Amino acid sequence: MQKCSLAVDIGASSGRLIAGYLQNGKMILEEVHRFENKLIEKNNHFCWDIKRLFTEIKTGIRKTKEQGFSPESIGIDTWAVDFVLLDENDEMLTDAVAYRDSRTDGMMEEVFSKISKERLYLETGIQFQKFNTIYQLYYLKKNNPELLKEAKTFLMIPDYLNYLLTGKKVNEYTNATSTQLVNAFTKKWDNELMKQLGIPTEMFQEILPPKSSIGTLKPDLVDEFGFDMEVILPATHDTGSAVLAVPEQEDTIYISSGTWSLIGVENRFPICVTKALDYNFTNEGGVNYRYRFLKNIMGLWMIQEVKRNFNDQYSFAEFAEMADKEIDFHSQVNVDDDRFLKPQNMTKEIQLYCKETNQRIPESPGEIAKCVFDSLAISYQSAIDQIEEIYEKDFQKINVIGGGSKNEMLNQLIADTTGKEVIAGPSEATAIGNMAAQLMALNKIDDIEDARNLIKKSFDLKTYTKKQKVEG
Ligand SMILES: Nc1ncnc2c1ncn2[C@@H]1O[C@H](COP(=O)(O)OP(=O)(O)O)[C@@H](O)[C@H]1O
Ligand SMILES: C[C@H](O)[C@H](O)[C@@H](O)C(=O)COP(=O)(O)O
Ligand SMILES: [Mg+2]
Repeated sequence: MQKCSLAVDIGASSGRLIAGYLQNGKMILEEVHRFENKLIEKNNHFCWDIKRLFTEIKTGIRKTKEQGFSPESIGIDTWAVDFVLLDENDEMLTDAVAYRDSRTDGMMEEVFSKISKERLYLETGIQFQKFNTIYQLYYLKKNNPELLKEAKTFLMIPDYLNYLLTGKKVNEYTNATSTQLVNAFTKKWDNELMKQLGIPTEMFQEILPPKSSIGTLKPDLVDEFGFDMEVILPATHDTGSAVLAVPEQEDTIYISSGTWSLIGVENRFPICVTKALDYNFTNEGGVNYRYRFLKNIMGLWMIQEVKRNFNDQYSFAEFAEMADKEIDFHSQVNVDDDRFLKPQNMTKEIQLYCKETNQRIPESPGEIAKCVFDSLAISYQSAIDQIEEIYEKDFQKINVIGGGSKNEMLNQLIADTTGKEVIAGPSEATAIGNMAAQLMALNKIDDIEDARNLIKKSFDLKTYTKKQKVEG
């Protein structure tokens, strides 16, 4: 039996359970189980089917043994900001409502009437996304105060999945920072902030950093699987794990390219200056208390929705190929307009935007995809300009990680648009970073730089440079 660790990475569009181990100075990953993740409608809200996700995790764990692995540890990472509340009997009081639900519309503005945007940013350093946990909780406080009074435990999505595995209730640091309720300097829950908004402070749990072990499986799960393993906290915010795995650091801006595009740089300190606030950058927590100075860009969510609009008759690779042929189509949209966060029909919303802005309306799948990819590249360029203005430095390289790194057309487009060298991969950076944190916790990897050197040796990366225009 091959000893291994298990990385569970659940993004907004897909989840995967990957077995990983070190062999001949390399990290070896083997995908054991992959499953779809998507929003469901429940009680008039968009939610995550968290019970199904836990069932998929258990299926993956069972398949691990069947495939000849002997797991020593498991770590779970997912998307940020979303949570569940448990009552005094540790039963779910709330559904796992998704950040794309419209319940937080207008909440951010109401919070600003109590706490200035500037103070919120200076204390937390977190970007203003209307779906941040702070605004989700403010919605509950305003519309269902009795439920908040009943809540005894606040667990973010990975925290809750860890609770189902171990019975332990903790909040992990990197994901906790995405709530906009953690002080960027103390790295603790900002109780003063919560009290000012009428959010009960007692339900929040101890914040533990990545690489912490929270024990082993509950006895009933050991009986079910036939083995036990240690449950270790990676950076449970998936982007935190992805950034840990960025192999290229020198003079490099990363783009964690999945459902979202998260574009930024790793720091040793938070940057909460006015310009960072104005440009809406965030300082999410990283491994070893580093900071992820980045911003959210709407990302490949847009092509995921377009793919759905075309009844999944085209693959992502086919959309990229079709887009690459539309060399004379140049209409663009502002991908970061809230209208693209959860439109009824993404394709129609893109067409309406082009009509409203007197641009050629994309009709074919290729034109729609070209419009999405061109518009994403423009948004990346804008974010890079802002990063370089704040850092007062020109970055030479862009490392695209995540599933989006498999979009060769987009990788080339980013190189052509920015003029910078684009390094693409690893596509499973999040799972790799999750694995790296576990291996560090198990003292199999010394530290972050060792992890990144190991990752660089272990996974194929592809480089793109700006295409020289053919004269004539
Ligand atoms: N072969 C491919 N060609 C082009 N794009 C791809 C390919 N495979 C995956 N993608 C892109 O990667 C995205 C999924 O990336 P991933 O990191 O798995 O997302 P998440 O973690 O948010 O679920 C898809 O939406 C798609 O746009
Ligand atoms: C809502 C958050 O901004 C979102 O979770 C983002 O931080 C993120 O991590 C998205 O990861 P995907 O893998 O779903 O793109
Ligand atoms: Mg992901």
